[in-house]
Amino acid sequence: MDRGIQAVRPALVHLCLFSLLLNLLSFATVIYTMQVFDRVLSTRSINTLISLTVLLLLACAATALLSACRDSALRRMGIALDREVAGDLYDLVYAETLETRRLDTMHAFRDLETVRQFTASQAIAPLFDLPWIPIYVVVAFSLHVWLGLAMMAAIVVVLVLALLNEFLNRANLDRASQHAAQSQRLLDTASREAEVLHVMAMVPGFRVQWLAAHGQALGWQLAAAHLSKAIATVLKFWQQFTSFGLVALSAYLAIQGQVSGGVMFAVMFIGGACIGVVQSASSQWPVFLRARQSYGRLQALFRAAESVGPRMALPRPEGRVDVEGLAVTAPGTPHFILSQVSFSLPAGTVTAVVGPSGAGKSTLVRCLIGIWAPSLGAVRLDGSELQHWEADALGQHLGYLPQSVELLSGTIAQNIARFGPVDDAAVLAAAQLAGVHEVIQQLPRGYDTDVGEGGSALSGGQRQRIGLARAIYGDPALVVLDEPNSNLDAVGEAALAQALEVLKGRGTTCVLITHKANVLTLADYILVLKDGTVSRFGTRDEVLTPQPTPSEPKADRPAPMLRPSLAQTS
Ligand SMILES: Nc1ncnc2c1ncn2[C@@H]1O[C@H](COP(=O)(O)OP(=O)(O)OP(=O)(O)O)[C@@H](O)[C@H]1O
Repeated sequence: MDRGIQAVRPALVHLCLFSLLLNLLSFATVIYTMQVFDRVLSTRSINTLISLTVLLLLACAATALLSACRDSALRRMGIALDREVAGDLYDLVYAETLETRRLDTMHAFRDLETVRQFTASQAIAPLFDLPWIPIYVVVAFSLHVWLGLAMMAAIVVVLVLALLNEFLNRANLDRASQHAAQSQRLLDTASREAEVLHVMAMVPGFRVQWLAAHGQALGWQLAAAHLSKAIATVLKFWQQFTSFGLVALSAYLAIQGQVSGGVMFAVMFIGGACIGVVQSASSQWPVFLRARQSYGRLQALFRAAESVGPRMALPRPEGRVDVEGLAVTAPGTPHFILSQVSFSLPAGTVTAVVGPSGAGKSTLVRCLIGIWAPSLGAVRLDGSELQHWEADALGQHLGYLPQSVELLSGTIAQNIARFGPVDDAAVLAAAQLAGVHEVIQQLPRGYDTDVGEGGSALSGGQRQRIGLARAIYGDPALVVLDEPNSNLDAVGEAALAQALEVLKGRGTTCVLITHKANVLTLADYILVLKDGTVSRFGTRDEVLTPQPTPSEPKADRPAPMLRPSLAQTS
């Protein structure tokens, strides 16, 4: 973020300079009017009038030029800031989404948008004019003390009205944005689940919900707009009244012989300019506060990331996995999904994770590949905790096939190559190993077929098999498959079994979740999860051997890879 500020610093300096010159030039009209009234009319000098008018014309031209330059500096400032921080912010938001398991981390981009719009908009300009208000007041005081006091009173009234607007409207605007966000969420869901809504006649009910949220948002927006407009009308009246009130006061003072006649015109300009600055600055104040809040949040995000610091590069792992006293909580709750999970998997083995629905199998595999960080305990790959790895470096050594396979918009080759540089030979090898090469060749454009949004142009089975090819692309050390055969036919299942054999032969560690008994024949180890803890763990034969009933004597033989904490749970 500091880099972003550094990038816009030259533009900020230009902005200050332009504001200084523009405000100085605004006095040209005042001086011109006073000179014409007090000097030209009394001396009747046409030459002086022409000279003064030419000077004023030059001042007006300079004002127009400087305004255009200031607008251009503003636009460049917003873009420069965005360019400097957008890439880093993308990485940060992505990491935060994984860490906090929240999907609403996109607020960081809304914050960047708010800051960019603020810096690039006209909203920032009046803030640079604010330091000139005391100068206007001093000029008014120098003309006459009563004029100075009247000017100050006018400023106070404008500030009170602006604060009133902000105070009374804050609740309205908050409610409007809450309902607008809800209405947007409903729209997103409706477009994502259009088929389900249509088939099961859920559209009318959903429509009612959306209309209610949309209507509430509009209602609160309207209330806020009415109030703002009412206060703006009062402000407009007050601005006009101030200009003419100051003229009336200076005319009275001129009649009393306390000021010259030209002061009437001068004070009209100064009053108008001063109230104009106060009014536009105060109307932009909430925008400024929002931008400042957004900037603060962004800065906190960047600072937190800096405190993590760079991580050491670790060598390519062999694939040994150690899970030690692992416990994981559900997002935003103190409820543990997994607790006291401990086991070790030697490199180059296949482990099947089984257990009833909701036992925590998917949660466990998410921890195994570092998507979710442990709340307690540790998950180690070749002895190093996953959190000690640089995320991108670790990703090269991991393969993951999630339960619901989401392919990304792009070609099949790009998806298999994980959107990195497409290595044709490696893509082909991964596809052949996953047994999907023939399937891909049947598609209209082969490996160059566009998979559509989320892979929608492919069947569930095709997506799953391409997802498997993506998981094993680049020869990772650890491959984690969450129900890899849930959408597969007999041919697909045979291909999966063959792929697992080959991976095992290569020394790749494989962990797969399954509900199908036939897959267990491929496994070296079986881990049974129940209610978030390890119910059983051991070699396939050990786990598949029926446990002795309580009346039978207990086998006095711990599983070879069992850890002490696991021995208590199994
Ligand atoms: N993001 C989440 N927020 C809150 N609770 C969650 C979240 N993800 C999972 N859980 C809870 O954790 C528990 C285990 O879920 P998990 O998906 O790991 O089970 P599973 O064994 O893989 O089930 P299945 O076989 O049905 O896929 C469930 O009770 C689930 O409600």
